[in-house]
Amino acid sequence: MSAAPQRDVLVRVQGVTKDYPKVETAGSRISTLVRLLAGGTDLPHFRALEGIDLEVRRGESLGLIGVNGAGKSTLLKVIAGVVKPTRGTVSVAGRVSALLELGSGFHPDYSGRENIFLSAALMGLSSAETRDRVGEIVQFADIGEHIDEPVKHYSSGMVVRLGFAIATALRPEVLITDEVLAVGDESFQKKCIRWIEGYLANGGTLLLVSHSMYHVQTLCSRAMWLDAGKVKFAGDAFDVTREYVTWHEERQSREPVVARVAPSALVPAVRETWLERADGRPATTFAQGEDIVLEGIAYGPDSTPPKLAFGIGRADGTPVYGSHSDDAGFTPVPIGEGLYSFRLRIVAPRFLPGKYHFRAHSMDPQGLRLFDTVMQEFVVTGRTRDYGLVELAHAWEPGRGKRKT
Ligand SMILES: Nc1ncnc2c1ncn2[C@@H]1O[C@H](COP(=O)(O)OP(=O)(O)OP(=O)(O)O)[C@@H](O)[C@H]1O
Repeated sequence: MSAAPQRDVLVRVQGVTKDYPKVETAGSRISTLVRLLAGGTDLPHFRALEGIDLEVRRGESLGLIGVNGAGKSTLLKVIAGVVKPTRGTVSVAGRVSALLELGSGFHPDYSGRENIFLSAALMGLSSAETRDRVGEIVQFADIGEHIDEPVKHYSSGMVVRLGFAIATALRPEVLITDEVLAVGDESFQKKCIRWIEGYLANGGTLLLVSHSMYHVQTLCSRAMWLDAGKVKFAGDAFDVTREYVTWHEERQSREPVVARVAPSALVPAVRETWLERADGRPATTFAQGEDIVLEGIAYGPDSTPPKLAFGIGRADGTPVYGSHSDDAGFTPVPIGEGLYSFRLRIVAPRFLPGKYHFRAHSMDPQGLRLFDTVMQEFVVTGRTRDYGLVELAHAWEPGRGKRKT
């Protein structure tokens, strides 16, 4: 395979390592200072990134995934040039717009409108060019008269709206975004996703950090999974996200079933679940291939529907399958007093006969932290000589007797 021409690479990261000084207490701060003054170089440090290599070509979209603290934001900051790597090199070609930490790049005392001019000037736009685009930015941000109020009075959602609106109007060749989609409300999220889809269709290049596997799968062609500052797996977005989700499932299955948080008005919870057949009759025993329905009632504080997840495992704890309500685009339906109903139908599952459990979880908005777990056991009946967890559709064929050359 011949290498693509050099000019196509817009982002190149080679052997990047980032150490942050480890300064935890006032005492360690003083001893670090003393060592620095004595010319010491072996200061205690925390390695946030180690030996990262990556290339992003024009028109590609790369999702960075990993647990909290894995180094995703640090890598974006290194690429955006706001953090200097300890070792290694970074080169970025083309006009870059970076949406990093919430509100970074905004002057809190200036109004939204004034910040538009500031950001545009920093990006090298003339005032005439900026004046031409202000209307478009204000319209995209859609925050009404708040646009003329100081940014320090904005909600986090408004800050993201303004940041995204500015980033889009700067017509970047490389767009770098850190978790923007998790902050705005649902209609703004949809607007951002539509914009990013159009941007990518027109040859834009994207680097996206997200905890939503759904967003990474829909928006990114490639993904990189960072774990403790190192690349754990990189490649096709579907392959990497699938590995990551499986790893989560396995990790959870090794952990004891999450202790049920005492029902609290502050956190999302699963109040009740029950199993049924497709026609609504209650059941706990199902024939192999028969639909299994989990119905339930969940609670969400602050009039916000909870995010839900489910997992099915064999009685010995081996995970079979799990997914998030978010991934299916499902939002539980309000039934009053902070309660929401949901119904999950597993269509014609081919579990092998045996005992299983069905777990329903309420999650944080990023879909990573579990707040609550409710478990239901069920039995699948049937006769088979197959072994494993599920029956897979398969066919025996005669074969050709030799390899294809
Ligand atoms: N300025 C800093 N000084 C010291 N340590 C830092 C600094 N910034 C980040 N870190 C540490 O580096 C590690 C990586 O942080 P980073 O923010 O890149 O992770 P992340 O994968 O983006 O996490 P999250 O999903 O929580 O945003 C963390 O352990 C964090 O505490």
